Amino acid sequence: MAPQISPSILSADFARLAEEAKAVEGADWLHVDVMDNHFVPNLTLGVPVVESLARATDTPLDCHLMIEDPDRWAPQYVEAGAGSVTFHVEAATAPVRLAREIRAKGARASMALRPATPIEPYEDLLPELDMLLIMTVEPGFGGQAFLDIMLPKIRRTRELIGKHGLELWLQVDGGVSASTIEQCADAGADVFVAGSAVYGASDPAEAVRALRKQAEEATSRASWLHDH
Ligand SMILES: O=C(CO)[C@@H](O)[C@H](O)COP(=O)(O)O
Repeated sequence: MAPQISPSILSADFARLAEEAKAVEGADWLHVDVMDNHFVPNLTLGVPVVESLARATDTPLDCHLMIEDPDRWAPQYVEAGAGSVTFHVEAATAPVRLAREIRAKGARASMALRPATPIEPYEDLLPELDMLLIMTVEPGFGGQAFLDIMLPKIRRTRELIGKHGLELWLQVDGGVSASTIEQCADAGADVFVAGSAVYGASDPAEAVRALRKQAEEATSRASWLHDH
C-alpha cells in the first residue's frame, strides 16, 4: 500500500478546527485524538465535535480513542462520521466483538498498543482488524520525542502481517517528523500520524506532501532491498 499521512489535530488550534481541517485537505486522513482524562491524563473532545468535523471536511476522519470503556463509546464515533475508529487494547473488554461492531457499522476497525504492550499476544486478533496502531510515544500529548525503541516492534508486526497474508495497515503515532518518518517506513509502517510536524509548519499542506514523499522514497528503498 502507498504510504498515507494522517495529520493530528491535537496540534491544531482548537478554536479554529474547521479551518485547521481544511488546511490539510490533500492528506489521506485527519487524525482525531479523543482523550478522556482517565485512560490518559488529558482531555480533548468527543462525539459532537467529531460530528461537526465530519461536516466541515471531506478528509476522512481517523478517530483515535484514548478512553476507558471503548466497548461502550466507540460505536458512537462511527455514527458520528468517522471512517476509521481505533480503540486501545489495554482499555477494551472484548476487542474482537468491538472490532466486529465497528466494521459492521461501516468504519475501518483499528486497535492501538501503548509502548509497553507487546504485539505477540494479539497475533490471532489481527485478521479482525483493518489497521494496527503502534504508539511511538506514551499517549496523551503531542510534541513528545519519538521512541526509537519501538522500531523492533514495528518490524515484528510487519512480519506477522506478512506471515498471515493480511491487508492490515500499520500506523505509527508520536514524534513522527521529517527526522523519524523514514525509520518508521523502513521498519514497515505505512500510515503516519504527525501532529506538531504538520501543524507546527508554516505551510501544513506542504508539510503533508513532504512527509508523504519521504515515506514513499523510504518504502521503495526498503522494498528494493528486500527484493534483492
Ligand atoms: O495520540 C497522540 C498523542 O497521544 C498523537 O496523535 C499526537 O497528537 C502526535 O503528536 P506529535 O507527536 O506528532 O506532535
